[in-house]
Amino acid sequence: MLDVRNLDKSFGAIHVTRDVSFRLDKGERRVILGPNGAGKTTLFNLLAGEIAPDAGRILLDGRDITAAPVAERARLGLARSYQKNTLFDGLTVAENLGLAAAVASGATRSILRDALAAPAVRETVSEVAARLHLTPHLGAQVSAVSYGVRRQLEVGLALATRPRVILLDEPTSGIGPEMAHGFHHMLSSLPRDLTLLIVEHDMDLAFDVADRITVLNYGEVVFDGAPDDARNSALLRDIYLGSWENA
Ligand SMILES: Nc1ncnc2c1ncn2[C@@H]1O[C@H](COP(=O)(O)OP(=O)(O)OP(=O)(O)O)[C@@H](O)[C@H]1O
Repeated sequence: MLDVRNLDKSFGAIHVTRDVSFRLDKGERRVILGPNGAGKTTLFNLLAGEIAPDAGRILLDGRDITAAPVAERARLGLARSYQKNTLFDGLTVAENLGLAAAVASGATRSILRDALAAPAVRETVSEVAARLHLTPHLGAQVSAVSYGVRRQLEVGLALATRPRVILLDEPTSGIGPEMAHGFHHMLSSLPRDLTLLIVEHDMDLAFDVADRITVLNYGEVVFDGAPDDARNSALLRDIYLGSWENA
């Protein structure tokens, strides 16, 4: 489904992504772990098309998208959520979801009110809201909802574009470990044919949702395998656990 081959990226003298390769099968949930500065967000920026690699290739269903612009990747079914806030505070939860759905369906020239009233958009809004436990908040203005609901909505915006692969950049950052487990449970219950690539700081949280785990350190893949193998890896325990605990 998503085939990442030998990606390399430097910013000036800083070599941030070093020969990174992995494959995501359809429906796979893979977590990218790694300490601060390991290159996780840079990898996402490369995959989403926000920056170009110096070397390497990215294939989506066999099609080379290495040079494809962000919008084309989105059209091909690749969606992304951000660590930074991308919500419209002055609109309701439903309007935010509706906008994402409307833009993804090509309704850019309609006025907002018409686009949001389209039956397909309304259907997407209620389906995504139900999946992400946002239904009770649909009528609320985003500025009035809790931080946890905002994080759910960030994922909702990606889901409303009806993607096949979603890149989630630390979806649980800042919401506390207990809520984070619930959040991952919600992610696990998304349709099984949806492919998820999730950046996560916390190894315990990664075990909630991951079929496979990739660990980056100094821009390099130092582990790629099943969660149980990650849990039992002396390499990860000895070298990286300390830095995660302090993160
Ligand atoms: N545009 C840029 N110009 C220069 N250096 C950059 C740029 N983007 C990232 N870096 C550097 O690349 C390294 C990796 O950063 P990146 O944000 O990808 O790591 P990360 O694993 O996502 O970290 P965190 O967990 O703190 O979010 C850091 O040293 C960062 O300072």
